[in-house]
Amino acid sequence: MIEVSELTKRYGGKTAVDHLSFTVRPGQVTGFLGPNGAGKTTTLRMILGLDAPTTGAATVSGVPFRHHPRGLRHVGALLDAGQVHGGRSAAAHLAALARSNGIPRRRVDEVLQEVGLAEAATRRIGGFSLGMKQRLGIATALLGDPPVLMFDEPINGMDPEGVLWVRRLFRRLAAEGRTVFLSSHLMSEMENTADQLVVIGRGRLIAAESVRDFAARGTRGCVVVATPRAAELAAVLTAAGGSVEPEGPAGTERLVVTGLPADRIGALAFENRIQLHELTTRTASLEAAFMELTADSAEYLAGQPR
Ligand SMILES: Nc1ncnc2c1ncn2[C@@H]1O[C@H](COP(=O)(O)OP(=O)(O)OP(=O)(O)O)[C@@H](O)[C@H]1O
Repeated sequence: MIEVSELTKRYGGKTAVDHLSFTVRPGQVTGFLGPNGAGKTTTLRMILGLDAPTTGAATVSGVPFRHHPRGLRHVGALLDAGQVHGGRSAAAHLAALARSNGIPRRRVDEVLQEVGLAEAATRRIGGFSLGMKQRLGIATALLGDPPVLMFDEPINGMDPEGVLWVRRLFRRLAAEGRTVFLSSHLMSEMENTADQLVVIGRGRLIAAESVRDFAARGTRGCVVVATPRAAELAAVLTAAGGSVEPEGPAGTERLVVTGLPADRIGALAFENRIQLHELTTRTASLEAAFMELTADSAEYLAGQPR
């Protein structure tokens, strides 16, 4: 469990994180979302005790991170995959960390295997691609077998196969009962990965809720219906209180209906003996909800500083 309470960070006159409070629970993947410059990295650094908050506090499993002895066994984190000593091999890098954190050496081989770097174990990290560095960063986070894991933009630089792999890994880690907290500025990355979301903009909390509840706040969903008797159905649905818009060029038979659920539309069509070729509910897109809710909080919009 990660608990953040009234966390604030100011850099001179700039407030990077502004009275932020949220809880990240175990057994779930929680996405930490916000546009560029929203304050995600600053928040993660304060949770990890790498930056001191101006005011407020963060705890991991009830204790400030810096009070955890042998940190890697309590929290595994990937902040900046590029920040590793390029001259060392992956195995040597992990072995040094294992030693200083009192972690058995066998974990090095286990985590290299886990992240798909076993073949590259003795190669210099300096020659790794960004995707390989991300995998090494994930291996580092997993080294101490910790109950709490935090990853800053873990999908950056990964190829599609890597993205699928990492999604499955996060889901498995959560299913094992761990707390998994991932940051991203792309909603599309979270849609298929996270159960819960913490959304921030300009350092402030915008939402902390399930992915489903978050999506429901955005543009309303609608129902798409196709029929050879579009004009008649449109009249029936309008009379029942729905709003109907034809979709596509004139003369096509698809209608986009808002204000009536699919089962009611199906029943009305049946009662009026109107044949349907399609009846599909389109849920509000998560991306649309994210754009709507963070539109005012993006630090830079279309190149103009705000
Ligand atoms: N050391 C620092 N000194 C001054 N300002 C800083 C410092 N670190 C961060 N900031 C500012 O604080 C704000 C939040 O930055 P942060 O990196 O936490 O955002 P982010 O949400 O992680 O963004 P991104 O998605 O671009 O990584 C930004 O305006 C940034 O310029």
